[in-house]
This record gives sequence, C-alpha cells and structure tokens, in this order.
Amino acid sequence: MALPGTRARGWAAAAKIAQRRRHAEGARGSSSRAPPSSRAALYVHWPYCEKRCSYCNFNKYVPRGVDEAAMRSCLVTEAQTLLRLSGVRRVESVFFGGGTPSLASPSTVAAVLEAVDQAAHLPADSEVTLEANPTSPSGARLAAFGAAGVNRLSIGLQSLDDTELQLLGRTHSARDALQTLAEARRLFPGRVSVDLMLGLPAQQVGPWLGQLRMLLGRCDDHLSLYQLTLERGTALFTQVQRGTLPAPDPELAAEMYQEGRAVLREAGFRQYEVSNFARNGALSTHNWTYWQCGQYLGIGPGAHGRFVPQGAGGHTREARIQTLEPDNWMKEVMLFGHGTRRRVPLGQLELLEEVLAMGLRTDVGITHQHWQQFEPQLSLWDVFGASEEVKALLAQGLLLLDHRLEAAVSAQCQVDGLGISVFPPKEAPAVRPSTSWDRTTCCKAKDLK
Ligand SMILES: C[S@@+](CC[C@H](N)C(=O)[O-])C[C@H]1O[C@@H](n2cnc3c(N)ncnc32)[C@H](O)[C@@H]1O
Ligand SMILES: C[S@@+](CC[C@H](N)C(=O)[O-])C[C@H]1O[C@@H](n2cnc3c(N)ncnc32)[C@H](O)[C@@H]1O
Ligand code: SF4
Repeated sequence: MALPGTRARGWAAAAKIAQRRRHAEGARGSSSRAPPSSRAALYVHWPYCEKRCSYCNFNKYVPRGVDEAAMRSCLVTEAQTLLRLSGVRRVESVFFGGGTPSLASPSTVAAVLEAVDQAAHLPADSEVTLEANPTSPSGARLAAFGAAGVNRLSIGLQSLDDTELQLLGRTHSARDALQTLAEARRLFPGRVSVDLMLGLPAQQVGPWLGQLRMLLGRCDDHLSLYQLTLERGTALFTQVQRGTLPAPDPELAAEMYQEGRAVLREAGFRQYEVSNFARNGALSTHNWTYWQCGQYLGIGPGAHGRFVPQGAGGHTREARIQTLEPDNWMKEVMLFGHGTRRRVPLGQLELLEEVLAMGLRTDVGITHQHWQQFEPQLSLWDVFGASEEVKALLAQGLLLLDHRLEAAVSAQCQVDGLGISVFPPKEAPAVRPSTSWDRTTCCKAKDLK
C-alpha cells in the first residue's frame, strides 16, 4: 500500500538532526544514571496494516488512505505531552510497534525520535526497535529507518511454510521473509529479532522443528516463539468454530514449545523470558523494562503505559491506555495534547501483583533486591514463606523461594539474591508455566476495564 506522505520533505533534515544527536551524545557520553522515577521506556503505536491477518486482534486498521502528516504531528504532540506529565528526563528505549510501523515513513520515525530527544534525553545507545513486516520494507527503506535512528528490527516472519503463511493471511512468502531477514542482518548486524509462531491448526511437531532449524541457519541473535492464541472475532477463530479448520492441538503446541526450547538452548540461546530467546547478550531492553515493571509511556492509538505523573504532581503509578480508534485519537490529541482514554491508579497490592506476574516470566525470576524496590517493608519470605500453596509448589519443584541470600541482599544491597523463580534448575522436572502462552506481556487490558 502506498501511503501518502512517504516522501515527506522534512525527512532529510530530521534524519540529519537524528545523526547529529548521535554524534553529540557520543561526545558527551551516556553513562549518567537518572533516578528510576525520571527514566522510562517509550512505546509508539502505528495502527495501520495493509491487510488483516486471519489470527490477529491487535489494535489495527486497514485504511483507504492515511494522513501521515497529521499522524506524525499527533505522535510528536502526544510524546511531548506525556513526557511533560511524567517528568521523565531520560528515555532508555523506544519501540515502534503496531499494526505495521514499517509502513510509516522514515521521516515520521525521525520526527518522533527528535521530539523525544528534545523533550527528554534519548541517549545514543538507547535501543530503538521498529517492527517490520517482510513485505513493506525494501533494503533502501530499511536503511532509511536506520538513518532515522532505528537500531533494532523485529521481523514478523511467523512461519517458513507458504501454506501456513496463506492460512495466516500473510502477504509475504517464506522466501520474502528470508530475504528481508538477510537484508536486515546486513544493515543491523546483531540487532535483528524474528517472531515465529507455533501451534497452528494442523501443524505437526516434526515439520515445525524443521522450520526452526532452518531459521537457526539464517537468523540473528534474538528470536520470539509465540503460540497461536485463537482470538474470538478473527477469521481463523470462525473457521475453527465452523469446523472448516481443525482446532489447534494444545498438547502438540506444548511439545513444539518444549522441543523448540531445547533446540534453541543447544544453539546457544538463553531463554530469558517465556517466549523470548537471545544469544550474545542480545536481550531486548525495551521488553525487559515491561517484565521488570519499569516505567513506560505509550503513545499512539491504543498504546499502554505505566508511569507516575510526577510532572503533574502525582505520586502513584498509573496504568494508562490511549484511545483505540485512530481518527478519534487524533481529534483528542489536537484538542487536549494527548489521547489518554483511561487512567487507573495502581494500588500497592496491584503493583506487587504486576511485579510478580511480570517477573515470573523471566529466567531470573524476582530477586530480593528487585522486590525491595517495590516493597521495602515486607520480604518475599515474609509474604510467601508461610503460604501452603507456595509450599506445595516448592515441594513439586515448580517454584524456588530462596531466603538464604536475603540477609546479604538487605545488608549489602549489592548481591542480587535469587529470590523467587518459576524457571527451575535444570535437574527439576519440566514446567509449563500457566502463562506461557500469553503473547502480550505488557498490555493487561483487564487492569483498564
Ligand atoms: C501485533 S504483531 C505486529 C507486528 C507486525 N505487524 C507483524 O505482523 O509482523 C506482533 C506479533 O504478535 C504476534 N501475534 C499476533 N497475533 C497473534 C496471535 N493471535 N497469537 C499469537 N501471536 C500473535 C505475531 O507473532 C506478530 O509478529
Ligand atoms: C508481540 S510483541 C513482539 C516483540 C518482538 N518479539 C521483539 O522482541 O521485539 C510487540 C507487540 O506488542 C504490542 N505492544 C507492545 N508494547 C505495547 C504497549 N506499550 N502498548 C500497546 N501495545 C504494545 C504491539 O502490538 C506490538 O506490535
Ligand atoms: S499480525 Fe501484524 S500485519 Fe497482521 S493484522 Fe496483525 S498487526 Fe497487522
């Protein structure tokens, strides 16, 4: 789809400014540590797609045309407003997600990054990710995103089987996906991620593992495995309900997941989160912020955020969601400077629930030190030591609650005690964490209802 405005006049200038920012930053260094309250990650939602995939219920729209200049101006305005409201002075990662942000023009990406750097500080070494569908970006376009300030690409490859890609309603072939991947690796070496889905209708373990092995010969240092969630309201859901497609088999999906983990481990990947694997230290710092319950701002239609509105005198962390529908969101941004649809102050208990639910997704679990940042009064042992449920999980080897390092943690504040973890030591029986199939780790819509 050709989007109007993809050759916006201001882009070259914006890209130059982005480059100057990187150089200036290189000169002054980026190691200063701002206090946690003034640091945040930033998520930018680009809500448009070329076509609706059969399985997807993310906040996306297939428009007749896009007023990209208006969209760009609203994203810039909303970034400025939320940075001011939050009092955030340092943005440590930016993630352009969607929808299909690789359909946006590089000038839009450059304009948002420039606005963020001006309103707060965007260090040169901040991770700046753009999601790219294997159809939208040519090599030159990917390079233009790089010049605009993007330094990590996340490619929605989904499958390396053309029949499966058709079933998913994708507009690319396996060949296109591998070509985009090769081009991306050439331009962003060591900083390319791919999404691969599993548990599709009629998918079998052996052929899927074949795809994974083939991908291992081509991929870079980061890979996400997402089990298909059959979402109500999607074409795939209807097909399965009508019996024109077989329902995905959860046992087969579990086998794919377990075998896939083993294959990736052998290939030197660390499973640092339920769905995410990295080698050579290529963990996504943006997504890590979500799992560590760091602050993040969300701009664009339907974006989620979690931050303390310090700049507006607030003291409590809020869960925020922006208006979903792009035209309404734009009207609100033009009128009020932002399109925040809902704000929910998070109580201490809700915050701790999030710390647990997010942290348990990661391989490090929740260290005592990490827990203390959110709850200095009560230790993990105080809260969970006497729980019969926790005792049962410990006895089954499904949970690890380690109190031995607690004294060291609180006395020295420098040793990260193991704390609590659901990723068991190797010798313990394999576990299937009940949340392992949850593809969205950040957008807990239930908090906002
Ligand atoms: C929302 S998409 C946005 C990126 C891009 N538009 C694309 O399709 O590649 C991000 C990722 O979510 C995953 N995803 C979307 N719908 C899903 C579903 N129903 N079940 C599992 N994963 C899903 C896909 O792997 C996709 O790459
Ligand atoms: C499914 S994840 C894929 C991440 C990818 N595997 C990686 O490692 O970079 C990304 C998707 O989650 C959703 N998402 C992430 N952060 C969000 C936020 N703060 N608000 C709304 N949606 C968000 C967006 O739909 C985005 O396309
Ligand atoms: S999976 Fe990606 S490309 Fe497909 S409809 Fe969803 S957001 Fe758009």
